[in-house]
Amino acid sequence: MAHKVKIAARLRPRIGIELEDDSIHVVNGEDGSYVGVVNPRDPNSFFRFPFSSCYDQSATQEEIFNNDVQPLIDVAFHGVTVTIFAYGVTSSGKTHTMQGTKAEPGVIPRVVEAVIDRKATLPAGQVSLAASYYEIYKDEVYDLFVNREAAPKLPVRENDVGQVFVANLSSMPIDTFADFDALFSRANKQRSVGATNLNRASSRSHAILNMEISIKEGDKILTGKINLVDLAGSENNKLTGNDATRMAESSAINKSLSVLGQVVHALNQGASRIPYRNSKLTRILQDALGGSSVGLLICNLAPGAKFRQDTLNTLNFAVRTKNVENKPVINERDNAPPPKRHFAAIPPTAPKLAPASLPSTSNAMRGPSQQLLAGSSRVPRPSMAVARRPSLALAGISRKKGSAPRASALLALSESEIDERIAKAVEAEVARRLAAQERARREEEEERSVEAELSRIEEDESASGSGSTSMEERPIPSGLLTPLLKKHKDLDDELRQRLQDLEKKFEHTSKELQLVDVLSPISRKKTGRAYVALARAHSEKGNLQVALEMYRKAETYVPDNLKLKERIIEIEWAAKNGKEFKPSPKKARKQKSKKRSKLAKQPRPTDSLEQDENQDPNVTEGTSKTSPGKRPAGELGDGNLPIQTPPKKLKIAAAGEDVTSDAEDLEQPVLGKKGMKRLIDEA
Ligand SMILES: Nc1ncnc2c1ncn2[C@@H]1O[C@H](COP(=O)(O)OP(=O)(O)OP(=O)(O)O)[C@@H](O)[C@H]1O
Repeated sequence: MAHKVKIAARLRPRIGIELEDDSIHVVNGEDGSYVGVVNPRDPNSFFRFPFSSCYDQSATQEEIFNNDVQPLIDVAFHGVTVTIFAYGVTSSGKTHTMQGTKAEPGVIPRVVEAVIDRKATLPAGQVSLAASYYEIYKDEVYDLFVNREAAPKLPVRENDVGQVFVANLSSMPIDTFADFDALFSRANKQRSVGATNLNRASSRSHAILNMEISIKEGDKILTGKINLVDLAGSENNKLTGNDATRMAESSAINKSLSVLGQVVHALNQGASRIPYRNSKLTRILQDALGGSSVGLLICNLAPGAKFRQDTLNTLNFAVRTKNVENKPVINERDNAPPPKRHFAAIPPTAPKLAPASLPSTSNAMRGPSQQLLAGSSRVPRPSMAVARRPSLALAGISRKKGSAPRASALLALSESEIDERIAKAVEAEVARRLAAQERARREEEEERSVEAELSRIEEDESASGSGSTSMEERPIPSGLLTPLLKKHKDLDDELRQRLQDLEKKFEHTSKELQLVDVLSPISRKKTGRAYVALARAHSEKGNLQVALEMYRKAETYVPDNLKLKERIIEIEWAAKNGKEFKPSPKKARKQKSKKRSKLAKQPRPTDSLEQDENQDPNVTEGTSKTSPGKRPAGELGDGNLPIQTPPKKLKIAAAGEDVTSDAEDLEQPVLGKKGMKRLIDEA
């Protein structure tokens, strides 16, 4: 039976000089619990996000553990994998929730202690515990139990039964809490942590502690696992004030979290291909999202208007994750030693095991977690040594049909012919690898230039200020919300409706999703920009529904653009409430760096719009870096996404003229012929 990922939301208290304000609040009432977020466009209304567990600023570590975590320990003792992960923007309290402090221990130490206590209640020798701890830093996996200087990058592999694991990871037997505490404290000193404006000890990596519980039951061994994941925070480089090193980390963090969002999105749509492989984080968490484990997502939220947009993003992610269904299985293997094999015996092929249905839950399931796991499947597994052995295919020893010379053919060749063939094959392989390396290098370069471009644009936007920022800083008078809470009880239904509408829209975009997977980062951004341009033209004409659709399509291509998400929420709200939507005025681009102003002063062949439009779109990346200074102020760009090549018709649209055929002109310079045709079809 399917098991949905459970969501808990936790709002941290104000820290340091943070202002008192109610922009984000938690309500635990008779009608249920929810997180309220004041609407950036209308301070008199707010969005309501209902979850079964919502913790306000006064919630204790103990409360969270007792309500949401403790029941999962039972589940793990029945041989099921449990994954608990803390998600949220940087400085929202993920590490506090997962690790805590000596005075207020968090989920990790409490889980370990509870597991050790539980083991003590069972017959000696029946249960053994082992822990491993690793981090994913800039998309590489490192063992945190190994001295950092000596720690190699660890590969992520998949075993014969499709389970993903980190190869060569150390696994430490745990007998007492003191054992664990010493190991864990030492390991945490190795974790990549750095200071940002928002958090003096910001985690720059995703950290995963895995507790493995092996339970002997007659001639079977059950293996329960508890994965405790402290994700690095999604980051807004405007707020974190990151330097070059931090930016590189931040880009890796944001990328992996973005893939996490894409995975959840694809799962919600029932997509045939889920992009787990696009980052190590999602590959490792594959089992927790749409896999065979039981999941709990703790959404950490930071208070105040400053974090409102991040909070909306976190909560939207949580709402989508709420619908992700897992199919928990019991990991079981035979305890009996495998029969001794004669050295000459042909090794048996490891069987591919599909989850088998439980013969009867009452028989297979014992203990208080019976209800929780009703319908779980039991996976009989061969002995661990076999199950963990990477398949030949995964070890890269697989042979494509017809690619290897047959033995009989080889026998007919002379030694020198064989040597020649081998030399040719080696040459071809070396050439293939060099080409692959070159491709990867070019892609990396492309990505870097796009990242640089985006952060430059973000800087420009923050320098010119935005309407919503000033609104964000306005504190909500205390007591204002109480009557509003009553007035807007129906917002829950509204929200659900909104999300349903959203999901419907997403169904339409599944084609885009597939396309997104194959497009290069630059093409994705260009397509996103094209949709934003269309959306803006429609919103200026008052066609809010069409504009909304275009903005949503843009979001498929640039899922990380915060301004775009904000714009979608604003238009949805305006459309729903029959209000007029006024897009924020387009901003003049400011000269930021000396380098750019110097470049802007350099003579150019022409400053005319025609010139820009006629440029080859594939060359505009480079050109665009120098062109903002020459761009007519207030005419181009949306404030959400950068428009690199000024589309002529968009300029006309801004002047209030007919824009019905904008799509064609807009795409011509940005997308090329094929892309243009596809976009016209879609539009
Ligand atoms: N519930 C809480 N009670 C008291 N202090 C808290 C709470 N949650 C967080 N804090 C404090 O807020 C600050 C930021 O928290 P924390 O480091 O846990 O954030 P984070 O989400 O892990 O950030 P990052 O992603 O940058 O690592 C810390 O000083 C922490 O002690």
